[in-house]
Amino acid sequence: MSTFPAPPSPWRLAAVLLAAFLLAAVGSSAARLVPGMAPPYWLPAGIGIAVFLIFGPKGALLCLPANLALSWSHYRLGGGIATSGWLPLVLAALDTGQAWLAAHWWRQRELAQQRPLLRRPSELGFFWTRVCLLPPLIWIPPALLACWAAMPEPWTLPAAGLQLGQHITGNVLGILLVTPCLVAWRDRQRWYRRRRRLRWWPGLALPLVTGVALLLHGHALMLLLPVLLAVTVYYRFPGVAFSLLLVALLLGSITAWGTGTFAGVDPDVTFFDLQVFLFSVTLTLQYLALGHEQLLEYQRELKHDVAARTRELKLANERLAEMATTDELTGVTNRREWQRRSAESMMLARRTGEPLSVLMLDLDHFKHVNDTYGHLVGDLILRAVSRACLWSLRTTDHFARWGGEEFVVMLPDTALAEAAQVAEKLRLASARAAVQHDGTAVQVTISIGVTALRPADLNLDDLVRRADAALYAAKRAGRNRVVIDTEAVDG
Ligand SMILES: Nc1nc2c(ncn2[C@@H]2O[C@H](COP(=O)(O)OP(=O)(O)OP(=O)(O)O)[C@@H](O)[C@H]2O)c(=O)[nH]1
Repeated sequence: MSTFPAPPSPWRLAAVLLAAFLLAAVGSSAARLVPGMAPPYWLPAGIGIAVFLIFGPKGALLCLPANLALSWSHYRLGGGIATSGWLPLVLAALDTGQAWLAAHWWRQRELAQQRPLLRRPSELGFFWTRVCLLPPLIWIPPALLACWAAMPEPWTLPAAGLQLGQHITGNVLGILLVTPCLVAWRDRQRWYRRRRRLRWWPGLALPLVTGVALLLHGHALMLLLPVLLAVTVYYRFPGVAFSLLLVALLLGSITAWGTGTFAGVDPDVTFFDLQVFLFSVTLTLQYLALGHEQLLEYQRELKHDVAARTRELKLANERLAEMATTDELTGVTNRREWQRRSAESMMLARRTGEPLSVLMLDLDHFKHVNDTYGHLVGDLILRAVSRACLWSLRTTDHFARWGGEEFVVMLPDTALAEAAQVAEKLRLASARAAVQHDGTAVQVTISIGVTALRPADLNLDDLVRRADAALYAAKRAGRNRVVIDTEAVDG
C-alpha cells in the first residue's frame, strides 16, 4: 500500500522529468565548458528521487539512462577527466542508487506515519537528514573513488577533499530544492482548496522587481530575503518550493557567468559560498512555510471547535430556559413562570382597571387512580387533563401546573361570572379526557375554585389563597364541581 497519490498521466510526467534531466545534463556540460568553473550538479539528485517516488522501482528504467546521458555529456562532451566509457556507466549506476535509497527511506517513513511526508515542520528533520544528507554521504565517496581511478593524474589530497565537499553539498542542495516541488505538485489540490482566490500578479511582480534590482546592482541580493518571506506567507509551501528552485537556478547561472555577489576569484569557493547562502535560505523558509501552515491548520480547527461549542451552548441554554419555565411531566408552564407572568398581568389589570380571575383546579380522588392503575397511568391522566384544559383556554390565559395533581389558571380581562363559565368548560373537558388502560378508559373529574381580583388585594397570593379556599369548598361539597369565591366582587 502506498500513501503517495498516483500521478494522473505517467507518460507526460516521464517526459517532463526526462526533459529536466536533459536540461541538467546540458547545463552541467555548458558550465563545464566555462574555463575554471565548477559545474553545480544540483538538480539531477532531486529529479532522480522524484522519479522513484512517482514510478516506484520502475523509475530505474528512466533514471538510469537519464543519469547515463548526464554523466556521459558531462565527462565526454564537457571535456572531463575521463575518456573511458565505463566511468559514466558507474557514475550513473551510483547516482541511481542514491536516488533509490532516498526515495525508499521517504516511502518507509510515509508508510510508518500513514500520511504523505512534508506536511508538518516536525518532519523536516527527517527530510533534511535521511532524504537529503545521508544518501549523498553514502554514495558520493564511491563515485569519487571511481573518478579518481579513471584519472590519468590523481587529485592531491586537498583537491580530493574539495571535490568531496562540493559533490556532497551539490547533491544535498539538489534534493533539498527539487523534492519540495514534487510535494507541492502532489498536494496541489490541498493548496488550491485553501487558497482559491490566489492572485497571480504578485508572483510575477516580485521576481521581476528583484531581477531588475539585481541587474542594476549585483549586490542587491539581500532584497531577495523580504521578497522570499512575502512569497512564503502568501503562496505558502508551493511558493517556497518553486521560488527557491528559481532563485537557485538564477543565482547559479549568474555566478557561473562570473557576475553577482558570489562570483569570486576562486571558482570552487564561489560556488561553495552560493551553496551556503542557498542552504540557509532554503532551510529557514521551508521551516517557516510548514510552521505557518500548521498554525493556520490549528486556527481552522480552533474556529471549527469554537463554532461547534457555541452551537452546543446555545442549544443547552435554550433547553435550560425551557426547563426553567416548563413543567417536565405535562409540558405546561410551571408554577414559578406562572407566578411571574400572573404578577405582571395583575399589575396591568390594576393600572387599566380591567377584571382578572384566578382558578384553582384539583383532580378528584387522584390517589385512588394511582393506587388502582399505577403511577404511570396517573401521569398519563395528568397529561391528558392538562392538554384538555389548554385546548379549552385562550392563548392569552395563563395555565400552569401548581404542583402534584393541582393546576392553576389566570384569566386576564375576565370577570368572575365569565371565569365561572370557563371553569365549567374546563371541568367538562377534563371529564372527557381519558387514558386507555387494559381495555378500559380511565377518566377523572376535577374540582375548581374561582375568584376574581378585588381592590383590596395586595398581591397574587391573596388571589391564590381565595381560589384555594373555593376549591376546598368544592371538594367538601362533593367534588366534580365549580365553586365561586362568595366574597368576590365581580369586576
Ligand atoms: N402519578 C402521579 N401522581 C401524583 C403526582 N403528583 C401527585 N400525585 C399523587 O396525587 C395524589 C393526591 O392525593 P390526595 O392529596 O390525597 O388527593 P386525592 O386523592 O386527589 O383526593 P382529593 O384531592 O381529596 O379528591 C397522591 O397520591 C400523589 O402521590 C404526579 O406527578 N404523578
